[in-house]
Amino acid sequence: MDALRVVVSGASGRMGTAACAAVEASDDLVLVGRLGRGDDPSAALAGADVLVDLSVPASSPALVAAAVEAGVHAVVGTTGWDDARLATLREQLGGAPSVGVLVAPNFSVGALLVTAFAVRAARFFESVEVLELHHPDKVDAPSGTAVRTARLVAAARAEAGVGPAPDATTASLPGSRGADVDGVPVHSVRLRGLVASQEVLLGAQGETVSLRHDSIDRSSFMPGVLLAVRQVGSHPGLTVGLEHWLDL
Ligand SMILES: NC(=O)C1=CN([C@@H]2O[C@H](COP(=O)(O)OP(=O)(O)OC[C@H]3O[C@@H](n4cnc5c(N)ncnc54)[C@H](OP(=O)(O)O)[C@@H]3O)[C@@H](O)[C@H]2O)C=CC1
Ligand SMILES: O=C(O)C1=N[C@H](C(=O)O)C[C@H](O)C1
Repeated sequence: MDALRVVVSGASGRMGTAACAAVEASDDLVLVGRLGRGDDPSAALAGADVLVDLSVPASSPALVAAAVEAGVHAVVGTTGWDDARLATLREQLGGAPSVGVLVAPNFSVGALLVTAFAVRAARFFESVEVLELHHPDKVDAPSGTAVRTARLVAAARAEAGVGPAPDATTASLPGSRGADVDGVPVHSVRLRGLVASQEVLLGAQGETVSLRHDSIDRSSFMPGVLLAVRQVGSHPGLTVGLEHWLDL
């Protein structure tokens, strides 16, 4: 089988640098392009099978749209894909039925497992809050992973008929109770020295559970990136979340 030809956008960034190295170290993949800010993606996409987008929320939708237009599959790690952006992409993919796009807020198997554990636990606890902790160069808050975790947990609670979490707060400083994501408070910490961490706190009468994951190095994301690159062509349409392709 021919090697899959891969273009990376955000190639000089923290994740992009690691992804380019991971692709170059793989015998079945070949890196055919590195895109950065201001680059026209069309020439690179013309010779590619898969785009790996690890850029910034502002540029990601246009890059992915260009890939779909060119018939190139896309693996999107860039965060900030809200429902409106996903709906536009889904509509575009309707006109490109053979193209696959994965939007994956997190490529680390450990992070995906913590989200899955939290969803499983959600219905048993009256309280739940999400804490995400990242390096201070991150531009978006809350993290894409925390938003997705909170949404999935909220959906599991709703399905099980769990009501709103108890909270007697009537006086507070703005932001002190975190961002409200579908009723789940999400708190963001930005601290030099960190890479990416998430903790889901669940509470019921007389007990609490803390589910925590720490990425201490960006190598934690690379097996997921490579798996996604190899599989995305077999999954036409839009997939949100790498967990769908793992037997978690
Ligand atoms: N899914 C996952 O598992 C993970 C996702 N992420 C996400 O990946 C993204 C990148 O993170 P990170 O590497 O830390 O960020 P960086 O800021 O290190 O890298 C972003 C890169 O994107 C480049 N860029 C900006 N605009 C464009 C454009 N129009 N076309 C192509 N490249 C562009 C930047 O260039 P310049 O330097 O010139 O501005 C920079 O090199 C974020 O959204 C982050 O949340 C991060 C880790 C894991
Ligand atoms: O910017 C980061 O670093 C990360 N971004 C992703 C997110 O927003 O969830 C994934 C991971 O948390 C690292």
